[in-house]
Amino acid sequence: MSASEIPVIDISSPSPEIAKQVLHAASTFGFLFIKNDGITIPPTDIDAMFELSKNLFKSSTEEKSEYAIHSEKAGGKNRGWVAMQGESLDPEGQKLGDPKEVFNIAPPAPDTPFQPLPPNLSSSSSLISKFQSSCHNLCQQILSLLAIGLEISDEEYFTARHDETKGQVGSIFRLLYYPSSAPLGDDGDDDDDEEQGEDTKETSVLAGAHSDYGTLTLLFRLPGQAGLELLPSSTSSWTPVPVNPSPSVYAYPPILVNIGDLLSFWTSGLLKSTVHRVAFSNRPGEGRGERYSMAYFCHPLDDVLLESVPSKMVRDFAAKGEGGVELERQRKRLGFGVDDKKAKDETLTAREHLDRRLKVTYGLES
Ligand SMILES: O=C(O)CCC(=O)C(=O)O
Ligand SMILES: [Fe+2]
Repeated sequence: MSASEIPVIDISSPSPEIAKQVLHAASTFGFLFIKNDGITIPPTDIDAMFELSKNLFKSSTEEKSEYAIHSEKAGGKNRGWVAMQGESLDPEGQKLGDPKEVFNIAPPAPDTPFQPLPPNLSSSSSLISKFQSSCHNLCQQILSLLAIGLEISDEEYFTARHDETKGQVGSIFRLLYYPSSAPLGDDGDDDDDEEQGEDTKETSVLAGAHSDYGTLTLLFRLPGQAGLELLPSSTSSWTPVPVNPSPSVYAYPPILVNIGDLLSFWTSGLLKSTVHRVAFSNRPGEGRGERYSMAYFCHPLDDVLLESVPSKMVRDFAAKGEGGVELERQRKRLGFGVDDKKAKDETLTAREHLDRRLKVTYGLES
C-alpha cells in the first residue's frame, strides 16, 4: 500500500455511508485521517498544546524528574515524565530504549483532582483538560461510527464502555519530544547500531516498532516533522505517513487516527492494529532536527472485558479462520509468559491487559 491510500474522512455529518468508510479504513489500513473542520479539535488549541510541550521539555532534568513516571508525585502508575531511553516500544528488537522524552497525563477522573503537574503545565491545566475532552469526544464519535459500521445492534456498545463519567479509564494524553542529534558516523557506538537492526545505518529508529495498546489513538504532529511509518500486514516495507496528505485541500492537518490492540481483539482481528514506528533517514554528514508529537490514547473503563463484540460481521470474519483472538495475541506477541495462566485461559479486563503491556514496556517488576 502507499500512504496516499489512507482516506481523509469528514465525519461532521455522520451517516451509515460515513460509518462504512471508517470501517473500511480501520479494517484495511488500521489508520485513517479525520478532517479537522477547525471545530473538532481547534487548531489554536493544538498549537497552544505544542507550545506548552516545548516549554515543558526545555525545563531542567531536575524539574522534570520530580514528576518521574509511576512516582507518587506524578500521580502513580503510567503518569509523569519518562527520561531519554526510559521506555522501549520494541523490547525484542531494540537493545536501547527509544531516544525520546515523554510526559503522560491522565484524564481527570470523576471526583478526583487533576494529577500533579509541573508548574509550566499546571498553569495551563484548563487548556489541557479541554484538549483531553476534545480528543475523548472525537474518539467517541469514531467509536459510534464503528459500532454502526459493524452492525452491532446496540449502537452505544463501544461508547458506553468508554464513558468517563462511569469510572476510571486507562486513557492517557502523551506529549513526546525527540531531541536533535549530531551527524552519525563517528559516534563510536557501532555495536549499539547493529543491535538496533539491519537498516539502522541508514535509518535511526526514534520510536521502536509497535502497535498501540488501547482502543484508538489520535496523533498530532507538526508540519515538516512527519517521521511516522507503518508496516501494513500485507507488505514488508515501511510506509511513511505525511502530516497533511493534501495541504492545498486541507487548511488544517487532518487528525491521524489509528486502531489499537483492543479494537483488534474485540473484532477478532477484523480491525487492524497496524504496526508503526518513528524513523529518520540518516543522510551522511547531516544531523537530525528535534521533533515533537502528541498522542491521545483512548482506553475503555478498567473493568471492560476483552471479549468478542456481538457483530455478525466479526463472527463471519473469525469463522473464515483469518482472525481470532488467539491468533491476534500471537501476532502481537502478547503471550504474556507461560506462567501467566490468567492471560492464557481467561478473558482479561482492559486494566489487566494494560498493566501487562506497561510491565513489558517499562520493564516494571509488578
Ligand atoms: O511520535 C509519533 O509520531 C508516534 C508515537 C507513537 O506511535 C506512540 O507513542 O505510540
Ligand atoms: Fe504508537
